[in-house]
Amino acid sequence: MSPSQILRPVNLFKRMLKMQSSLKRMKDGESVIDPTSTVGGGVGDVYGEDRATEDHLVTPWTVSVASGYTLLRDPHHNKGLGFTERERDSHYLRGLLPPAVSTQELQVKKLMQSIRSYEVSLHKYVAMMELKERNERLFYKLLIDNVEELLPIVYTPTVGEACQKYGCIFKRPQGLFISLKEKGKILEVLKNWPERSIQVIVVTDGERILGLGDLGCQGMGIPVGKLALYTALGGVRPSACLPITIDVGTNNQKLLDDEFYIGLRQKRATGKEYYDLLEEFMSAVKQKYGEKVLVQFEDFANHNAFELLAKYKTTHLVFNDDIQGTASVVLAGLVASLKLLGGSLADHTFLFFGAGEAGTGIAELIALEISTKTNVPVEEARKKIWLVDSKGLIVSSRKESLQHFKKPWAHEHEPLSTLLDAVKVIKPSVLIGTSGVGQTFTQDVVEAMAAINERPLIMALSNPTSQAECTAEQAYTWTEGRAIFSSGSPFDPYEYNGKSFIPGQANNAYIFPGLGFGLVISAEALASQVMQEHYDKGMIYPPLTNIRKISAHIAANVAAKAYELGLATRLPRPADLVKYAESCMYTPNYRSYR
Ligand SMILES: O=C([O-])CC(=O)C(=O)O
Ligand SMILES: [Mg+2]
Repeated sequence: MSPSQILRPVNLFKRMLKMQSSLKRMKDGESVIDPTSTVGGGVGDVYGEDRATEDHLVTPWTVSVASGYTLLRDPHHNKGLGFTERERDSHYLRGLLPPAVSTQELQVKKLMQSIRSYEVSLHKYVAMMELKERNERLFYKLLIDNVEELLPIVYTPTVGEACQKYGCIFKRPQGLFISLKEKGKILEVLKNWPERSIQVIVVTDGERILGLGDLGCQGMGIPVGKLALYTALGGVRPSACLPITIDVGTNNQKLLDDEFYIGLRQKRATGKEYYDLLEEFMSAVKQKYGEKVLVQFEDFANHNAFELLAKYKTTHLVFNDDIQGTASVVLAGLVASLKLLGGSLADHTFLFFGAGEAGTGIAELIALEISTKTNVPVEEARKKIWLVDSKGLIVSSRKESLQHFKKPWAHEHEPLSTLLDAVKVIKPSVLIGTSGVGQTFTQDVVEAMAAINERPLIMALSNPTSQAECTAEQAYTWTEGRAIFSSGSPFDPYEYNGKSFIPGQANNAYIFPGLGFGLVISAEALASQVMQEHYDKGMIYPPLTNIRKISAHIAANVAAKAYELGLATRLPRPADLVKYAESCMYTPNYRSYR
């Protein structure tokens, strides 16, 4: 390559100015030929891309004010046929679009028709992601207006399948990939992201994606999906959201052997190497975005999740969705279900199948709530809560060999090796599945719950649907319609003996979009949104159709607590926090361009 073909920064800048003025002149109808060009390109090839051979460097120019073709290709601003006649004139769009002008509502109608025509959920997912990359506001409008129908597509269960096949469906990066290759350069990598004012980061290392296990770098679907809900359900601006996947390798041999795998082809780094990379990441994030940026940890494996939360909770604004968000949504469901069951939380006995992040997180929050409400020490409150893991009931004789987060649940009891035995002996009124293993609430187990309780409360929380501990149909039929059932992933309403039951979706999506901090407070806010008409259908969660209102309420409750504690920085305090929260929410309606 000749020296003249290497562009230095100063030359780059001069060329950029020249290009901008050329483009302006082109738009004004002049032909532009640049005789001093070093990489070639004339009227038809301004950037020299056509004339450059493959080993030439080309500069991917863009102009600062998007118009014309560039505007149509910019998902933040593109409106497709929604551009008005006036906008088409003033933004050089004439001829680039067919003559029809559509309202956003008509575009929504057309796209919903097209999405409904796909029979395979993954095809709907791909269509939704393509829309997100083509016309962001239309994507969010579709999602907000059709939340019950589209949540199972952009979120659980379909997002799980999308992660499993991410290598094949991956087209454009939708978030930042930070791998061991970027060690020592993470701050620079953050600078590559086009947006500057980031408010929320959702980060995974892909080791425990839903109940599907280690999906390595392909876990990226999860931060992307979660942040889409931050915007659609919580009203956070899309440009303030940053999905990140940290790639330290994978122990999933199938992926390592897959020629299309998109991540690092090595076993997972652990110990110091892992924690050093995470430390560099956490420091870089704070340095780049300030201390108010919220970092949501998502789908880390148990052995790292608890440690990362404990390590960073004093230095960063961090939240672990699987420990804290899930705990909050389940506590909300339990508080709401007391209306159907009677009594208080302290009157119930809880049995968990699965003692990881979700199981121990929920258990601890229930114990805290009982302790707060009844003034008993939390150690005492824990005694009403029992956990079963893969080795059986967690009891004191196993204490030495237990991971630290399980130890508080090792009560005095004889060992029991199966869930069925535990149900029969402990006689719980509430059975909660957080095992990540599908079909583990067998007919025996559910029937045993129905034999002990008039209205057994059964929560099959593992995601996606394939990993649910039992289905809605099984829960209702095996208990002769007496179960109060909810699940992490959605199930359709089920009709039993002429009565229609609507399973609640006990998913942290109710919590994290509206959250700042303060789990107990947000849980109470959610339970208070369940109305009599919902209870009549066996629901212990409000319908998702109201989710933006719910998020505003949760945000307002959490903000109220922040003001009470003197932690809020936006002063003076708005008089009506719910109204204020609603006024801050992103709405996807088109804006008019001058
Ligand atoms: O993503 C979801 O649906 C809920 C969740 O956090 C998990 O299962 O890890
Ligand atoms: Mg999760």
